Amino acid sequence: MSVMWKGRNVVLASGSPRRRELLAQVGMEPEIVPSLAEECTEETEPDLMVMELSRIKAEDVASRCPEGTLVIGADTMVAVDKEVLGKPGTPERAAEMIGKLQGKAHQVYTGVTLLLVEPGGCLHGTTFVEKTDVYVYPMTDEEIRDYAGCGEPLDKAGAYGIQGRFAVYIRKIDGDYDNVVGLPLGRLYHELKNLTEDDREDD
Ligand SMILES: Cc1cn([C@H]2C[C@H](O)[C@@H](COP(=O)(O)OP(=O)(O)OP(=O)(O)O)O2)c(=O)[nH]c1=O
Repeated sequence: MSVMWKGRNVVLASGSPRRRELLAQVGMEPEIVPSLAEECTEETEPDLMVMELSRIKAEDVASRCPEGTLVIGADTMVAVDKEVLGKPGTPERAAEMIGKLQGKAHQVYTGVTLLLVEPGGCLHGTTFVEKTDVYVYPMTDEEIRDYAGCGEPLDKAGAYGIQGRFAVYIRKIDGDYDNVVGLPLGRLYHELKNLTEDDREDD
């Protein structure tokens, strides 16, 4: 398994076990260095919010990495009816969020920042966002209460895990499944290729 990408040491600036598992699925086992930066943004649009937050995480970790490192930062949020949902933190808040998502479509946005640490600590990179539409079946109050209390929602944006027990409430999705879980693998691979090709041209 590779911790390298084209000769660069790869660092995942995320404590999310889902992101680590997604990268492992495609043969990448980066070093894990979660960001310690405060996750706050003045952006109000979900696509801009997740891009900025991914950049904050990646820059914080890159500032502590040696030259030659490739840092990956990401942030995922859910948007429904013009409201942006992060992690619920409590079962009560989880029930409230799931109540807003059931019976309709919402959007999941994941922002990703890739940073190459260059000589002198200069950073060279790119930030992008991927959106997936997710359609949820109508749920009864009892189903909402049971799911909200099962422990799964607490550390997940929008209070659900498509890869977990919530799968039974998913009607369909339009877009990348991995993007909902926290990292759009196809887009990530192609952006990585572009970035490191640019890099070679610069040399
Ligand atoms: C919608 C959805 C989100 N999620 C997860 C992905 C992310 O881990 C989490 C959103 O929180 P994030 O703040 O994006 O990430 P994190 O706090 O888990 O990790 P870090 O800040 O260190 O990078 O929600 C799922 O696992 N499944 C889902 O279906």
